[in-house]
Amino acid sequence: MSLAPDIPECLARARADLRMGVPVVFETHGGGALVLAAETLTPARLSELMKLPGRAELALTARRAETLKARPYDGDLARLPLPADATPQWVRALADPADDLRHPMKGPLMALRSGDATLHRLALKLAKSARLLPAALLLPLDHAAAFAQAWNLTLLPAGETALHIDRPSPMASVVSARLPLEVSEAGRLHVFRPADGGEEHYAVEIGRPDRSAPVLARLHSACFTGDVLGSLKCDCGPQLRGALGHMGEEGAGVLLYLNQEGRGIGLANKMRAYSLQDQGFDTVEANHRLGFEDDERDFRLGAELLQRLGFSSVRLLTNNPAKIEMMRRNGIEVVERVPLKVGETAYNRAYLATKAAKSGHLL
Ligand SMILES: Nc1nc2c(ncn2[C@@H]2O[C@H](COP(=O)(O)OP(=O)(O)OP(=O)(O)O)[C@@H](O)[C@H]2O)c(=O)[nH]1
Ligand SMILES: [Zn+2]
Repeated sequence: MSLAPDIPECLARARADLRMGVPVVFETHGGGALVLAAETLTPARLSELMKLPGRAELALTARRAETLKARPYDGDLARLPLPADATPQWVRALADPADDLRHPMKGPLMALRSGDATLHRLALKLAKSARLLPAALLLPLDHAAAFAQAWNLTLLPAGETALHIDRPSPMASVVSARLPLEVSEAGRLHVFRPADGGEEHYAVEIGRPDRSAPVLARLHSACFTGDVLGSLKCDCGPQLRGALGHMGEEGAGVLLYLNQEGRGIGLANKMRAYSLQDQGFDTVEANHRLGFEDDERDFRLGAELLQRLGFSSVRLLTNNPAKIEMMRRNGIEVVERVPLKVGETAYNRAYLATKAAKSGHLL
């Protein structure tokens, strides 16, 4: 076994690098590209980039491009040539919709038609998985490995990276301990840690559920604002407590607390979405303006954790049909959907209505 990091470990490094503003390098057979996240671009690094030979391109998702009226010729993304006089503010304004309404015209933006978008696609996935705005600068490189070595940058072989980036990392069960709760003294918390250094996820077990029968289960996605602060903008806090309360009453259940804040876009991006909602956009439109899909979560993770805990069949507490579908597709039988309608407020009424209208939530 080698002491060197494998691909998922290099990916974890690359995410950390991009979050700090450090570039990373993709290597292909014929060359590669230097990659910088738009969100963390500094004036110093942009000016270094512009001294290098070649023309950098800004990759944006088709969602973001649509708002900016740039043509996404590559289908799911658009590539914009970096102007010779580009500033960090120019890059930032294209990546971040915060000022779209105040400064609406950024164009006309001429997207590139010819050329290959494979590395751009990979860079956008990487930025998303680093919980950054999905926008990245790429500069083609002829000798990627030598360039990475000269600048001490993380080098990712593009082909293998593409195979790994969509795969959930294997989870290790780290620890499990008794945790008496208000809803039940027979509580237990299990902590799971992904091999790639990503977010840990938790399972709260109530009582001693029978592994051979369907278990009352909830897949809860982290919501710092709702779960911890009691935000009125969503129904997460009441749903969390309602689900645990239900399990306490039945004396058995399992709640997975998945650290997929903001439907998988991270807290900073969720707060950007909230800001856009204050400008009049709904929860789905706000995600799109930021360049994300409606929901960026990966529920395969929930199925895996249930299996790891020994469960194969659930009575699922949810209003979201996508969760049921995902469970079924990943080997967990859903014998019943148990509705979880709690916590409607004057503030979240429109949010819940949008989820029903646009995301297929059951009322
Ligand atoms: N991006 C974004 N995320 C939000 C917003 N409001 C709440 N969230 C997040 O949405 C997720 C809600 O997750 P869940 O409780 O699993 O809700 P759900 O998918 O609606 O499904 P059920 O509650 O099971 O019906 C949490 O991660 C919240 O942080 C929002 O306006 N924008
Ligand atoms: Zn919430």
